[in-house]
Amino acid sequence: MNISGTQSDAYDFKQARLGIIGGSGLYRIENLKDIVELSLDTPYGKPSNKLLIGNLFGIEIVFLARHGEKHTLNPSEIPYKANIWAMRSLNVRWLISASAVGSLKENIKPCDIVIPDQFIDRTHQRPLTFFNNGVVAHISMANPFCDILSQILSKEIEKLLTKDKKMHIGGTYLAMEGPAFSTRAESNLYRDWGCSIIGMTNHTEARLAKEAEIAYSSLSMVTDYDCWNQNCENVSVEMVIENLQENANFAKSIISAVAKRVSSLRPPSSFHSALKDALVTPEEHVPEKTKSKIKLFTDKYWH
Ligand SMILES: CSC[C@H]1O[C@H](OP(=O)(O)O)[C@H](O)[C@@H]1O
Ligand SMILES: Nc1ncnc2[nH]cnc12
Repeated sequence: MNISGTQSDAYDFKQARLGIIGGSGLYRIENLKDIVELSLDTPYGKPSNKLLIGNLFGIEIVFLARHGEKHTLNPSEIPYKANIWAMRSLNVRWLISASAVGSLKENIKPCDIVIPDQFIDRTHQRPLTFFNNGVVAHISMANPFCDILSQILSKEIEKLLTKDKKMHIGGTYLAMEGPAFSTRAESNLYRDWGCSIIGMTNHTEARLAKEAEIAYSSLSMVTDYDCWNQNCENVSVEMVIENLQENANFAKSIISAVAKRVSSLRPPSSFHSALKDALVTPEEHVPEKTKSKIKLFTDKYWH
């Protein structure tokens, strides 16, 4: 397994890897073969945890537990830039993010699955970009999730659904700062905005993944009705955890099926060239220190 020098073959999609970020309740995936554990350091510090690289149905998978293996990082403390940089440095070009979310719509029930296609950002202390400190880039966020990867995800999920579990394709993920859950007024406001689900992590990853030219999709697993639904108890950690175990087992089956599919298709995505036409600052005006941090993303355009 080639775990070093991966940057040189960064554009060889035959060698590209599928990344999985596990959220609340998903701290490991068991059926990886030939696992190698990597402790990486990045220009943005250490990732949330060791990265696990292993083989699943013919494709190399890179797995990372976003809150750390023992869930020690709250959503504001997650080193998002280090996580995404680490993924890209290991030649991850497709990334599925598994997350626990609250439902903001009656018909989206606990234990259902949602594949969101939009988000609204209500966070206020998250990194928004790799492109600062002397370099400016404006990528398009019109489509924050990769529709090609999301389609693969939803097709595989469809085959695994049982009678009591529904999948909802599309929907807006409301990203809140946390760690406290929303007030009822906020929850109702987000419903008025037409949002489908609420969580604390996905949008930050989505933005950075797109800048890193990684196709990114969210596997959002519903654990609760947040606090707007007066017929149900308000969301609590106890409630989330109760539904997480079932969701996590289902997520593992989905990940296996998707790995098989991505391994055979190795689908190209517009995300793989998201930086094309986005870089504003001429290379010669970018400070060397900044350049070396983002080289992983810009090499393709600046040589
Ligand atoms: C444990 S409930 C709140 C927690 O769950 C979600 O985590 P993740 O997106 O990592 O699955 C939510 O964003 C909060 O971090
Ligand atoms: N109701 C909720 N709000 C924010 N994040 C969540 N994760 C799971 N349920 C949630």
